[in-house]
Amino acid sequence: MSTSDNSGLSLQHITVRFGGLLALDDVSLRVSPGRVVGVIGPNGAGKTTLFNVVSGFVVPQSGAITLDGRAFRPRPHQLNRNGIARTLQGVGQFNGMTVLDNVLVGAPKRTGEDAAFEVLERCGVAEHAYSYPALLPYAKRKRVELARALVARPRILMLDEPAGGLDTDEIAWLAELIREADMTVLLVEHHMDLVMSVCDEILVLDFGKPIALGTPGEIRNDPKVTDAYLGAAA
Ligand SMILES: Nc1ncnc2c1ncn2[C@@H]1O[C@H](COP(=O)(O)OP(=O)(O)OP(=O)(O)O)[C@@H](O)[C@H]1O
Repeated sequence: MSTSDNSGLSLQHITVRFGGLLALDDVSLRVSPGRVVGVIGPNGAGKTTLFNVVSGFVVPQSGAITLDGRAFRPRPHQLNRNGIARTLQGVGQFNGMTVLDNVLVGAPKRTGEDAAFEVLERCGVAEHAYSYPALLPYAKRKRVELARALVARPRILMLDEPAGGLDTDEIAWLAELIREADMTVLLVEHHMDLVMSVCDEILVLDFGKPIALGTPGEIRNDPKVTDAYLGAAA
């Protein structure tokens, strides 16, 4: 798809302060349709804050957000309606509900069980549909969390540290899912092999400041990034 138009999500000069702390300092990022965009950086760099801005949990002090060229004021309860779905760090399921019902919670109103099963199947957890999240191993619960986000067929999927706590095989599965999803993805992740293998473009934050934006190859070879982060993470 063309990237010269204004489709997709665009963050322009976003600044967020928590009291005296500058959590995001003039951050701009374009997430064009069909692209997988990663956000990396050391702990406390502002990655989750950036996600919270796009989700409407944090309102920036300055800057603008547009969705398909139109001004966008994110609100958490309207994300689905705007075609955006987000997974949480770790897993955030309702333990009193079955896996199937947990997935249906993330679905638009008229979504039937068939659609929920389809996405559970795709995530390899359909056999657990009538079980409860708390009874499943962590990796399976993370798959349920993904299914819950995917069932809404979002135009933009936001993944917050999806590889956290997963083993190599699970991460390889996740990489395959992201590559094959044919979806716009915004990914916050510390696992560099995953980031480098699935992202088209990567934004690097350090103390809230954007220090680099480029392809995985450009980021890997950027001395600023190595100094701030990759030297320690790789
Ligand atoms: N609600 C808040 N109130 C005050 N400070 C906050 C709040 N949320 C985040 N911060 C601070 O803002 C900075 C950025 O935090 P953020 O969680 O966005 O970083 P991060 O890059 O996601 O870190 P991590 O990799 O550890 O998840 C940190 O210094 C953090 O302590």
